[in-house]
Amino acid sequence: MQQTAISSQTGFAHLTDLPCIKLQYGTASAVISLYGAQLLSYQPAPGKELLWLSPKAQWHNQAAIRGGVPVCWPWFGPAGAVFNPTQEALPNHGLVRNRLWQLIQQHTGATAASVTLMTELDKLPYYSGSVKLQLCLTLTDSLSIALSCSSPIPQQAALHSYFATADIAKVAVRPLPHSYYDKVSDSMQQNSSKVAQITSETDRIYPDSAAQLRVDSDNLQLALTQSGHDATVVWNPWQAKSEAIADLAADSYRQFICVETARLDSAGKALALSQQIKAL
Ligand SMILES: O=P(O)(O)OC[C@H]1O[C@@H](O)[C@H](O)[C@@H](O)[C@@H]1O
Repeated sequence: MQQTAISSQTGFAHLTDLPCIKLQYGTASAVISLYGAQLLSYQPAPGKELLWLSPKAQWHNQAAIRGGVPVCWPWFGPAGAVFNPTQEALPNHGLVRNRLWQLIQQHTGATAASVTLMTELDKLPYYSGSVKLQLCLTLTDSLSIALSCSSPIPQQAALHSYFATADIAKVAVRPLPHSYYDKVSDSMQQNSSKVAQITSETDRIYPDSAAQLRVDSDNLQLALTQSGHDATVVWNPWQAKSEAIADLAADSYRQFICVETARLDSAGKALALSQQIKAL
């Protein structure tokens, strides 16, 4: 039987004053910020950090925290026409990365520690009713993040995980579909291999991706299990974009790979999206 615990924590890394919750299960730990319901750390063993957090990440002035597992909702990327009928200036990746979520449930048992965070939006730019979004984090011998919304409204979502790597050149994500939409060239592309390796700016949407993926590099062997998704996004900004993005350092691109579990179909239906991360 493992010891489990849940405690409040103020601040994480250089993000002073940030309200956070720490979960422990035996020697494994996870830290989630109430700001954005953003997982910031997952250590399956002490000192073995699987997630990357930018040394230049900020959370003041409405900034979205760069790193960990941002929650993108109710749209992914720039707001499409269905989400933005009046063509306002709307933020990338939706509306919940810079909101304070509420802790509504916590549980420690012999087999897991879990917390549920909730945020309620009174209206959306395309919907006038109120909508509740929940994120449940469960730490056991793996970590699961489950995002749900029972309102059958148009909604996209992504769990935008930044995984830490010692060397981006050694990262491999597999198995991925042969066909993908390449956002860099704005075109569909075919890869003869089912493995994605990162040698330049990479921004790819793989529709109909598998439930089970592996992410490997020299310091990282992960099994990802996804559900409720219709795509997996693989993103690395490479050098020029790393230099151009204010909360990345010039060499940050060498240190992370984003593998994102996404639901991009915006049809009006409830949402249940999850990503489980297990160190191998
Ligand atoms: O800077 P943001 O809003 O966190 O987005 C980062 C990246 O997120 C990825 O999911 C997108 O595919 C990229 O196009 C985007 O640049």
